[in-house]
Amino acid sequence: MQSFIDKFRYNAKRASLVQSRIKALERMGHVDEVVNDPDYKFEFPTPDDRPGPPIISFSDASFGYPGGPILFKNLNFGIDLDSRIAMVGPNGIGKSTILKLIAGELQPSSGTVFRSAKVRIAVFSQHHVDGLDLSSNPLLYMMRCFPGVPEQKLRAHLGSFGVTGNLALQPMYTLSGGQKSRVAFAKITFKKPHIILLDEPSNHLDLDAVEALIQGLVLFQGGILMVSHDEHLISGSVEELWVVSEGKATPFHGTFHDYKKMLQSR
Ligand SMILES: Nc1ncnc2c1ncn2[C@@H]1O[C@H](COP(=O)(O)OP(=O)(O)OP(=O)(O)O)[C@@H](O)[C@H]1O
Repeated sequence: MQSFIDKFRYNAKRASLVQSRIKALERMGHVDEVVNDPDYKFEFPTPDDRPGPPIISFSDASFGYPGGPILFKNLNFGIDLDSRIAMVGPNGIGKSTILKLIAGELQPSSGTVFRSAKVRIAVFSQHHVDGLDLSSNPLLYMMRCFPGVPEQKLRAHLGSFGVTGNLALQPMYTLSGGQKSRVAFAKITFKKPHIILLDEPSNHLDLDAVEALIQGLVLFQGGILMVSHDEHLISGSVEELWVVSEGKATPFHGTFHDYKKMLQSR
């Protein structure tokens, strides 16, 4: 990464790529530990292009499920390739729903959610892990998802998430929850997304795997918006906290620890 920065530092065309790598190197200073075990590897691919702003913007977007109450009223915010945000808030308040509005799985009841035509968004959630074909194996699964892509390329990409050798050929039903999560990560990132939306990504990961996920996210050169209750993951991988409550998503000026203390003091 440093050699890329040195090589292209004075190249105007690559200025934004150089800047994002400088930022990633700065973030790396905050990573506790470098995990070398291939079992604990999360290498998110770097997108080849960086679409210009606006990337994603909500303008007076309101939403309620059909027949249900209004969950959000007049949401206004933007997300770009430098965003590193975690959304926190009580269960059932609508955090996952915001991710679905961003991804385009849901449409606002009123107002607009703009998404750049050039942006690639990947979504990780438990739903994607549960949706894996258990009778298949990781390599076959990837071959079915991306027909025509050379097997070697798919194997290499699975390898970026530690799914190597025999593991890539093992029936999916024999994989642990953490291993299945890594197959799901490989699937959603194959197209080199600019923005990754993560809904409780550390659910089935042990501590070392969470550490490796943090490292992967820190080095990722795109935007991140996650929903999580995992203090370690949040404090290691994002730079902004948004609190979702009372129909709004509001930036919180403090750490996750401060947020928890605030809740306790109420
Ligand atoms: N498909 C749906 N149809 C109707 N209501 C839904 C649907 N999905 C979610 N809800 C309701 O919308 C509200 C917000 O759900 P959402 O899953 O977005 O909350 P959340 O903050 O992500 O919660 P959690 O932290 O428990 O995952 C909840 O009351 C939920 O029951």
